[in-house]
Amino acid sequence: MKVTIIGGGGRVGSNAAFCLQCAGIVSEIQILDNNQDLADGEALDLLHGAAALADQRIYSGDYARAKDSDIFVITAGLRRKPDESRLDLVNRNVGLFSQIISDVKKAGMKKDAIVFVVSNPVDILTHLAASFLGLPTNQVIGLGTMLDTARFRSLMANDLNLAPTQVRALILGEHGDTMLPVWSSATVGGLPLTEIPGCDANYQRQIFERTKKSGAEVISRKGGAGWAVGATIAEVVHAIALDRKQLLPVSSLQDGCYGLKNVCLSVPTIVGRGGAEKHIELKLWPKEEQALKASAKALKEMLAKVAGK
Ligand SMILES: NC(=O)C1=CN([C@@H]2O[C@H](COP(=O)(O)OP(=O)(O)OC[C@H]3O[C@@H](n4cnc5c(N)ncnc54)[C@H](O)[C@@H]3O)[C@@H](O)[C@H]2O)C=CC1
Ligand SMILES: CC(=O)C(=O)O
Repeated sequence: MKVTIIGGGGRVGSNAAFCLQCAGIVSEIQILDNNQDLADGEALDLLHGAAALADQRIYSGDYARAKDSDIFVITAGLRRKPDESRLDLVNRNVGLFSQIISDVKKAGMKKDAIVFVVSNPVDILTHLAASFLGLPTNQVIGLGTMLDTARFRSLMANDLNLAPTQVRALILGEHGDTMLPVWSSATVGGLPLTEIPGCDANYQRQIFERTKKSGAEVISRKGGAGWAVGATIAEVVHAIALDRKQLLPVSSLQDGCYGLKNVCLSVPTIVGRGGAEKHIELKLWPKEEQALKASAKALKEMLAKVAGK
């Protein structure tokens, strides 16, 4: 299983590479970045750890060497300038991203390759990749609300003194302002999470707000997310590599689940070797379903603005 990380010289891409290396599941990791020194440096640093970690091939490369990849992880992206609007950043990232997917397509891809988008705005860029690449829609996935879900579960476990891996609760919708928490199916060790002492309505409101602001909190403290996003990228890559059929909140093009179409966002999705293999219409509370539809509407409005620019 060969994974190419485009933007792998940056924080998110290199942290993802390290998580893939620590797990030792994929056999080959290629770091591709338009900053060649950075790509070479990160690949070399990772390679130096190979003897202590896992028997994998790790190197920096280019699009020509990427064409036999099983998974393309795209983490290349720009950060917002101080005086720049969100939409202007979206448009600059759309330009950069369009060039990358066009280079991937031009170099050639395996028929069953998976394109996995992490760069922001992740749902918009996943839509762009799904529209442009002409692959079956299951083969294009976005990180979606994977990181938000991981933050939500970990922060709750920390507050309530529970095991993070046993706290199961999803964030769905947009990776952005309109994301929503799913309390209706939240559990710990198979029991309803909302019945745990301390997890009352007031706490639920507060922890969701903290989760939603976590990206900004990490940016203000250390410049941007790295380790947790790297861990969630690895979780998705491993679900594909091991054909795990894991239910994950990845983003992908919707084809009717909850009545949603022509938009990429996160709904419960079975992830295996085929990528986003199946959307699952988990029963939601009416207010949760309304929030999911509102999130899709907001994303469609942003897509229309990007297309009209
Ligand atoms: N979806 C999610 O949950 C998250 C997404 N992100 C996004 O990930 C992206 C990367 O963030 P960081 O790694 O912190 O940024 P960074 O600035 O550390 O790394 C970006 C890398 O992309 C490279 N790059 C730029 N243009 C390129 C091109 N055309 N081809 C190949 N490489 C190129 C740069 O040289 C740099 O090494 C951003 O868009 C960020 O918003 C970050 C955290 C979470
Ligand atoms: C940057 C970003 O998308 C996050 O940390 O959530």
